[in-house]
Order: sequence, then structure tokens, then C-alpha cells
Amino acid sequence: MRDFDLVVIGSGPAGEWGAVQAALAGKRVAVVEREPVLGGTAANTGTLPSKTLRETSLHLSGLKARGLYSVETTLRHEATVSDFLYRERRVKGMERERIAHNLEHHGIQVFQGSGTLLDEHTVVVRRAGADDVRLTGAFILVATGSKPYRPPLYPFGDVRVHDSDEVLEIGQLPKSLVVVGGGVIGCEYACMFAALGIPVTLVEVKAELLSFLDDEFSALLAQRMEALGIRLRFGQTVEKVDVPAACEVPIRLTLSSGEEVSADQVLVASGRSANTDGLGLAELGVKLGARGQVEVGPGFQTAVPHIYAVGDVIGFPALASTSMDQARVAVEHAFCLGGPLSIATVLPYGIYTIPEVSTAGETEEGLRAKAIPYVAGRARFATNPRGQIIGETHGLLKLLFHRESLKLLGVHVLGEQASELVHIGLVAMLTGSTARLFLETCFNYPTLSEAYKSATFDAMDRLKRGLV
Ligand SMILES: Cc1cc2nc3c(=O)[nH]c(=O)nc-3n(C[C@H](O)[C@H](O)[C@H](O)COP(=O)(O)OP(=O)(O)OC[C@H]3O[C@@H](n4cnc5c(N)ncnc54)[C@H](O)[C@@H]3O)c2cc1C
Ligand SMILES: NC(=O)c1ccc[n+]([C@@H]2O[C@H](COP(=O)([O-])OP(=O)(O)OC[C@H]3O[C@@H](n4cnc5c(N)ncnc54)[C@H](O)[C@@H]3O)[C@@H](O)[C@H]2O)c1
Repeated sequence: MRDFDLVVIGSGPAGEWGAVQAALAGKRVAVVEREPVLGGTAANTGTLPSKTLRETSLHLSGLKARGLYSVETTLRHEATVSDFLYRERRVKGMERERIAHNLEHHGIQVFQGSGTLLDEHTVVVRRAGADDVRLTGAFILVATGSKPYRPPLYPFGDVRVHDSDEVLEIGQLPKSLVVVGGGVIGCEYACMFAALGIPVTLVEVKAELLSFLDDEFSALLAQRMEALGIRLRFGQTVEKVDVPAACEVPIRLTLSSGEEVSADQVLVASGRSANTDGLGLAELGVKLGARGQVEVGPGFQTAVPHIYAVGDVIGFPALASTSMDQARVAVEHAFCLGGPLSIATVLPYGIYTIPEVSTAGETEEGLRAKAIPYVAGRARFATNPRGQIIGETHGLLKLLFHRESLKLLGVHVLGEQASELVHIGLVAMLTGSTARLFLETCFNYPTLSEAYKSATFDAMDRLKRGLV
């Protein structure tokens, strides 16, 4: 008999929830984690730290109060790096404890060390200063996550040049910052630092931010980021970086347009690579993509049938939310537990910029490309009573309905609570609901959620007037 029914490599959201799902089904489970702390990118270097820093920067900057009380647009007080990082460290610590408790509660054995597959059923755990441990499992779940991609142009050893992991270890808040990459990480950090009053320039090679967003929302976000003071440079890359040894001399970056930008510090956020180096997967016949991502088939099974892979290590969409769900499905598939064998057909995206943006389902551009007839309805937070009370004047909710069946096809939100509000539309889409749901639902008043009803009225009005 093998030591375990399931050996999980990695303790991020994918590893944790895959392990728990299997343990709940009565399986014997081990988790191997190479770091001395549990929780992966989500708990330690990515999701939770960055979301906590966002709240900290909003708090320290007094940004939320500015519109409401006509407060001057200056910081409440000069933020120090320890002000900035204080809550982030607390939240991180609490999340690590929660995960340790969750695994222990479900009787899951944790092995600290770096896992490598020796054969299809054996993982060797290598530990600094201790003997290797060999674990055998009927199934292996690879949940080793990803790391920041480091373009060779940048001298990452320098204290003023960061990737998104190192930015959590900064010794001093930047006096000015260049962010390379207008993806989710670049946009979120650019907003946080700009909210603290730090001059930020963001360089993005594409012609827009976050190209997966509905165009209207990508443009609206760019407008709001500019209003926050961020200088956006689209369609450009950095061609040359000069980082003087003396920290008081600014870093000089030459853009592809020839423009020269100087900054105190640089944050590079131009994508991520899968953590598959040294795992031994390719040797066993598991296929890997260009940035090391594991190729999987239905049920997240690799080319080796009892090896599964989930989360960032398989690439897009690479979110904490989707990683956990993929793990649930992989465990269902491996042990034939009788549950669904694929994750939900519509997934939400929450982007914690300032303001937040969230989206689920189709964009207008996507519907046009597929020649699906639709009608859009909009509700602006400026005319929503709750929006007025909280001073949220730039928020927007847009709903996209099928023009004939009136089924909800897409929901897009920008503004306060966007990543929460999107769930109403998400559930409506997953249950195949139509405009009637929002017309006939009694919403609390005054709430931002009530914007669903206003946006639906707007769509119905546009239909009636033939404005589609
Ligand atoms: C700055 C930032 C902000 C983010 N914000 C959000 C957000 O707001 N919402 C959201 O949904 N997602 C967000 N994400 C993405 C999210 O963090 C990841 O999608 C998620 O952490 C992936 O989970 P995972 O379990 O696949 O991998 P990870 O969380 O990366 O965990 C993998 C674990 O495997 C371990 N490991 C690797 N190799 C080995 C080995 N050989 N042996 C043993 N252990 C190993 C690692 O040490 C790590 O602990 C963000 C990411 C970043 C970087
Ligand atoms: N709120 C969230 O859900 C959240 C937050 C942060 C990160 N994440 C996840 O983390 C992952 C990585 O995020 P990311 O932002 O690093 O990668 P990304 O791939 O999402 O974005 C990278 C951006 O950098 C640009 N770029 C690439 N090379 C460039 C260059 N040389 N010069 C200028 N621009 C360049 C790309 O065009 C792209 O827009 C994503 O998968 C994302 O889903 C999610």
C-alpha cells in the first residue's frame, strides 16, 4: 500500500483546498511545502499582502475622505515604510496560522522541504540540513504556483529595482516610481503608490490597460488612474535602464519612443513563470509550455494519468479563486467522487485598483465579434443614492443582455465594492437568469446593489426606443 492516497506539492490556495477536499472524502493526504511558511503566493507575496497594502494606502492617504469632505488632497501624514507594511505583516501571519490549522484539523500531514517527482508515484522531499523523505501516493497533485518573470534587462539585485515579491521588502518608500507592465499587478501597485502621493509612471507595451476588460472599462480605469496622478505610457517598452550605484542619483529609463523617464525606484510586473524547475515532470512525460506551465486535459489530469496539476502552475487564469476551484475538480476527477468535473463556465475577475474593477461574462467587443445581438444598460453610482452618500461619483455598472431572450450575458463594474457587487450578476448568469430577475427583485435601499435594477431599466428603455 502507498503511504498516502494523495500527495500535494505546494500549500497555496490550490494545494490547501485540494488537500482539504480529498481529506473530507476520507483520503489520506500529505502536503509538501518548500518554504518555511504555508500559503504560497496568495498568503505571502501576492493576493493578501497586496490587498492589505491597498487598504493601508487608502487609509494613510485619506483618499476616500477627500471627495466627501472636500479635504485637501494631501496625505494625512507622511507615510513611512513601516506604516505601509505594518498591517500587511499582521494579515499574512494570521492567514498562515489559519492554513496550518485548517490542514491539521483535517488530519493532513505537512512535510517541509522541496518536492521532486522520482517516479509516477514517488515524491522525494529535500530538506536543508536533514535527510530526504520519500512519500508515495496513489495520486499526485502538483500545485507549485508561479513566480515573477524577470526580464534580463533589469538588474534585480539592486535595492531600487523590484519584482512583485521584492516590493514587499522595500526599505524605503519610493520618491518616484516607474512600473513596467499594465497587467493586473502593475495597475494595482501603480494605484497604491500613487494614492500615497508618490509620482508614478506606468509603461505598457499594449495600447490599453488590462486588455481582457470591456473597452469602456479599460478606458474608464485609465482615466481614473490618470486622475490619481499616474502618467500612462501606452504602446511602449523600456529599451535601456541605467541604475547608478549611488541611491540618491535617479534611475534613468529610455522608452521605445525615445522618451527618457527618471525615477527613484522601478517595479517590473510583466508576467509570471510556472514553478516547474527541478520538479521532474518533463522526465516523466508531462508536457510543459513556454514559461514552464504544465499542460493538462479534462479534470486537470496531465499526460501521466495519476498526476494532476492545478492553479498558477498551469497558467491562465492564474487566480487564487480559480486555483482553489480547479483543485476541487481535480480531486473529484481523481477519486471519482461524483461531483462536477469542470469548474464554473463563468468566472469573475476582481481587480483591486483604485477604483476597483470587476467583471464576469461577455464584453461588448466579444459579443460583437460573435455576432450575438445584445442590449447594454448602465447605472452610474453618481445617481445612485448610496453612491451619493459615500461620495462614489465615478462608479459605473454595465449589464449586457441578449437582445431577444433578455438573458444576462455580461456584468462590468467600476467603483467602490465592485469585486463584491459583481457576484449578483455572476450568480444570475450561472442560473441562466434574465432581466426579469432584477426588475422583480426587491433590493435593500439605499444600496449600490440597487444599481442592478437601474441598469436593467436603462437597458429596457434603450430597447423600447430602439437605441441598440
Ligand atoms: C501581487 C499579486 C496579487 C494577486 N492578487 C490576486 C487577487 O486579488 N485575487 C486572486 O484571485 N488572485 C490574485 N493573485 C494570484 C494568486 O496569488 C495566485 O493565482 C494563487 O496564489 C495561485 O495559487 P497556487 O496554489 O496555484 O500557487 P501559489 O500560491 O504560488 O502556491 C504554490 C506553493 O507551492 C510551493 N512550491 C513550489 N515548488 C515547490 C516544490 N518543488 N516543493 C514544495 N513546494 C513547492 C511554493 O513555495 C508555494 O507555497 C495575485 C498574485 C500576485 C503576485
Ligand atoms: N486582482 C487579481 O485578480 C490579481 C492581482 C494581481 C495579479 N493577479 C494575477 O497575477 C498574474 C500576473 O500578473 P502580471 O500583471 O505580472 O502579468 P500579466 O501578464 O497579467 O500582465 C503583464 C503586462 O505587462 C505587459 N508587458 C509585458 N512585457 C512588457 C514590456 N517589456 N514593457 C511593457 N509592458 C510589458 C503586458 O502587455 C501585460 O499587460 C496574472 O495572471 C493575474 O491574474 C491577479
